[in-house]
Amino acid sequence: MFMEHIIPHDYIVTRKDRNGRNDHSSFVLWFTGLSGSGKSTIANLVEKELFFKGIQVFSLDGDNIRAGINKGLTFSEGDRYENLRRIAEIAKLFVDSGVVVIAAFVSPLKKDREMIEAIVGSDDFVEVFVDTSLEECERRDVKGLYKKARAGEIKNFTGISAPYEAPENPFLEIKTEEMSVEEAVEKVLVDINQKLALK
Ligand SMILES: Nc1ncnc2c1ncn2[C@@H]1O[C@H](COP(=O)(O)OS(=O)(=O)O)[C@@H](OP(=O)(O)O)[C@H]1O
Ligand SMILES: Nc1ncnc2c1ncn2[C@@H]1O[C@H](COP(=O)(O)OP(=O)(O)O)[C@@H](O)[C@H]1O
Repeated sequence: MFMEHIIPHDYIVTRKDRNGRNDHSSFVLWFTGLSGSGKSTIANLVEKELFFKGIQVFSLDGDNIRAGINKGLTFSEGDRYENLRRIAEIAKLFVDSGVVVIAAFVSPLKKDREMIEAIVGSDDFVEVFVDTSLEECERRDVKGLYKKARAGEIKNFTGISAPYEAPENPFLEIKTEEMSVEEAVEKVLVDINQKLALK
């Protein structure tokens, strides 16, 4: 209803022009997995490698999203949906601007990841499942959050008191209990190489 008087126009400078100038294509590399699974660790190193290869790349994560545009959103199912919907819209803008986006979010529900894919577009949504068991994430307890969740101090904590639905058919699955950080980063870089080629 609110959109009825918003008429889209054709851009003169297109995404194809931008990708051509950068000499690589753009897409969203979306990391999903439990808290402590290794999303940020792998994502940050992948970003570093791509950046120093001359790729236009930018990371979206909890630090620059939940502390900023999504300040105030909780971890209820509805707020997680809204968190991820906004992130997907932002990611799409970056992709249209020619930038490879690296997104690292728990994104626990299949339906929410399908919503992200629908916003970003299937061709541009490259899903990486950081597959680490709950036992291992809890053993790592990088931020001490599992301890608090077990003690009932954090509500709706993914894996403890809120669900995590594993992707059934991700582009890439990284089992961090079976490979080192360096091996995981290398695997991502090798597997996305063909996605970087100009279409
Ligand atoms: N209830 C609850 N459940 C899960 N995670 C929680 C929760 N409360 C705080 N945190 C911290 O917030 C980070 C997850 O935020 P996300 O934006 O990625 O979550 S979501 O995609 O909207 O589900 C997550 O960060 P990572 O550890 O980097 O995954 C946690 O540190
Ligand atoms: N193979 C691996 N890949 C990624 N992280 C690993 C691996 N092995 C151990 N870790 C450790 O697991 C922790 C993951 O934390 P983090 O990257 O913050 O997870 P997340 O962003 O998913 O919450 C880090 O302390 C990291 O060093």
